[in-house]
Amino acid sequence: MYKHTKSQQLKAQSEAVILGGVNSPSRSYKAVGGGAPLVMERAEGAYFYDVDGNKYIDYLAAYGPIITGHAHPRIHEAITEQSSKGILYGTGTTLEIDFAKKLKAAIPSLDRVRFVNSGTEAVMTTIRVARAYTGRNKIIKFEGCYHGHSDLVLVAAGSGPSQLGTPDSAGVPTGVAEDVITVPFNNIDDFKTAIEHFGDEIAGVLVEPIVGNFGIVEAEDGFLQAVNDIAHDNGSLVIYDEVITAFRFSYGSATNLVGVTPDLIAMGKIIGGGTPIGAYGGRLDIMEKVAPLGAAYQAGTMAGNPLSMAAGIACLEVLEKPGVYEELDRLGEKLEEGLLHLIEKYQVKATINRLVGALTIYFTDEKVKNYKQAENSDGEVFAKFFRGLISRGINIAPSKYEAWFLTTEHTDKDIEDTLQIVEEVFKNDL
Ligand SMILES: Cc1ncc(COP(=O)(O)O)c(C=O)c1O
Ligand SMILES: N[C@H](C=O)CCC(=O)O
Repeated sequence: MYKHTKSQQLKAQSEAVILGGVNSPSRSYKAVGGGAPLVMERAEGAYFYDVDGNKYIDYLAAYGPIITGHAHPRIHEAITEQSSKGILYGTGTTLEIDFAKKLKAAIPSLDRVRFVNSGTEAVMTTIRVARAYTGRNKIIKFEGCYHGHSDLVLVAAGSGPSQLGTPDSAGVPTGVAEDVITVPFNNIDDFKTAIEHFGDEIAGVLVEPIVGNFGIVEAEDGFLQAVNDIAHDNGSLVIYDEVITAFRFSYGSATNLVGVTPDLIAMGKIIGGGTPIGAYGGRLDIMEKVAPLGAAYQAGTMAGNPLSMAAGIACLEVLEKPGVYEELDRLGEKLEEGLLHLIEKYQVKATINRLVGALTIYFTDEKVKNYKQAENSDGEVFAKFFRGLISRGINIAPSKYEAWFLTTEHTDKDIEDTLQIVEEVFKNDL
């Protein structure tokens, strides 16, 4: 069993200078019984190495961005080459034009795009743009979906906030919270009722087209089309939050899989190849509301920074190679099947949701299609499972609401080693 002596020693040092010892609450181990979060020293390919010298197979993938594995040579080369030419210009670059063209080629509905620095910024701006376009104030979001940490979307947010038992953040003014209507995912009747009730107050509907923040949850057949149709009949815009989904399940947008096109798309994570990034875009007549063409203001000293542009282009160059997503799917299926076999063998009350190279294991016997079902899964068993894994060399997110993410660097051997460790955990720890 792994020893985490140095990580434990570093906890106090970290807490003495960094609030809570973490720079994002999702990284704390509060939801899995506390203790010292692992401190990593190095990451390469599918592996992490912590300060105690332990090696882990990594499925955290930095909460999604690292789809090509850690320290991918192509991305490393792009960043180092760019840094020798200057890190930040505060001017236009050919890189940002090239990257925007590459995104547009992959996601044709992006008539125009803007680069920002995080998923939070991207989503926050799409809401502002939807409000500017419609002249309305309210938005509808789905329960348990996380859209970053701007005020408006911290109502009934899943992921990190749920993990800490604070799906509604303190510090969000009541006036702001009144502009958010939350309905359950995969429940078209409740959505219809909300639209009927609030009618021409609704500027936009914010959707994770494939949920990634109460685990991986797909929309049921017809749900997303109905959301689009009902929203548009009401004069409201549909915004897809693709911060997790863009380039995660196929080359481009989740619209490739769900077959429904929204008005605006917000992106982040993967498109930066591991560097800080966000982007949003969509229909020209809507995007024209943004400054300098329109009156909706959005800006950023770091927006479109050359390092992120270079890393993003390099990442997409890796992902556009033939067979990448087929291989992620093959390994994902192998992992899912192996886990299901062990669940059956050890009679563990658990179920799995998987799409391509992302999956969530929920400790419940009910198939998870909405937030309440994810919430009802057993957090104590998850905590034991998590601790069993990190004591034996598997790193996943310390939360029952997060996904495991495969990368292009995971191999059959990694999956086999993972299943062997999971078997040990099921046998000895649950
Ligand atoms: C769907 C979704 N939207 C928005 C965000 C916010 O992105 P960021 O953490 O880059 O601000 C995240 C994750 O953090 C996310 O998963
Ligand atoms: N689930 C979150 C985003 O996807 C986790 C990232 C974070 O907030 O640290």
